[in-house]
Amino acid sequence: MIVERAPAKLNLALHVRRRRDDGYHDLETLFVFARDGDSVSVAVGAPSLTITGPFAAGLDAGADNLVARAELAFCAQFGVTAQHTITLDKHLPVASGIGGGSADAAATLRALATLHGIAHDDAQLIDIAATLGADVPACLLGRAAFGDGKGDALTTIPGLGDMPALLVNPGVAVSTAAVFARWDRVDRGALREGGSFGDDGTLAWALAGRNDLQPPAEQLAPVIADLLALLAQQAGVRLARMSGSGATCFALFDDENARDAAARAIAAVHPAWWRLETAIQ
Ligand SMILES: C[C@](O)(CO)[C@H](O)COP(=O)(O)OP(=O)(O)OC[C@H]1O[C@@H](n2ccc(N)nc2=O)[C@H](O)[C@@H]1O
Ligand SMILES: Nc1ncnc2c1ncn2[C@@H]1O[C@H](COP(=O)(O)OP(=O)(O)OP(=O)(O)O)[C@@H](O)[C@H]1O
Repeated sequence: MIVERAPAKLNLALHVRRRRDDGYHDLETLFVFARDGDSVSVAVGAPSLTITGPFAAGLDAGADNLVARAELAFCAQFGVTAQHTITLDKHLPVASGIGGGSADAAATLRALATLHGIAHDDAQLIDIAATLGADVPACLLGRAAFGDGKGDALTTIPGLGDMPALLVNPGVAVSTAAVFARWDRVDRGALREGGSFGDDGTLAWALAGRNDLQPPAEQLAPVIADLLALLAQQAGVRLARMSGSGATCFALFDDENARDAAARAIAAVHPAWWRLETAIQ
């Protein structure tokens, strides 16, 4: 059995530049990955998809699940006739801007590639990833990257070196398509400008950027603005921002004690909000 981690994805910054004729948007983003997330186990055997973990309820294990779609696409592409017994251990909230589904699809592709002797950087594997979702190639790569185009043209960048981070979701699911549809179509400028690949460059680059999906997401879920205000006022925060299309927001800290104190303070006011105390690689 092969076990692959499916870490949470964060967009440290996300600039939406234009709406394309195919309905997608050209964007520029800084992808980074947390230490924690879901995990996917795959073995050759009777075909099944079992979902366990705190967010298993409410997630369908049928053919629409991104894990099932990844398996189907992999077998078709590589002519694999074997069947697979798969378990998804779901720890990330669904439809929350941290790419849980995309991470699961990517982890499934990596596990199947290992099982069937295919390299993780095989060009066909990357092509399959792109057909499954704009975030899936970044999740397949699994390391800090600058993304442009639909978010699937990737250039690796230095990561944050296990920077302490707190992720908080206020319990509202927002649809990525609905958030993009509310974007005001104002191009507020490139993420490339001012970008630097030097020491501390990725964080400085992120600090100079924005998440253009934050205003439309806040229109759909006003609680996001409250969450961001709360995160930003915590001691020791270097950057507080929404990830992806929301509603999960993150705060980055220089030390774990400040992160843990912030987590306790937020839990005291909003015990029902989902929190993840983690580190960003
Ligand atoms: C918001 C981000 O998470 C940032 O990393 C991604 O751009 C979204 O990635 P994803 O969830 O893998 O997105 P997909 O499943 O490919 O697309 C979901 C929907 O989001 C919108 N979408 C997504 C990516 C993109 N560059 N432009 C878009 O307009 C489209 O309406 C699309 O139908
Ligand atoms: N394995 C899966 N995990 C989570 N969602 C899945 C999965 N398979 C299919 N989905 C569907 O995909 C949709 C997006 O889920 P996901 O958790 O990837 O969103 P997200 O975190 O907002 O992603 P992104 O940051 O890429 O926009 C959900 O509406 C969900 O029903």
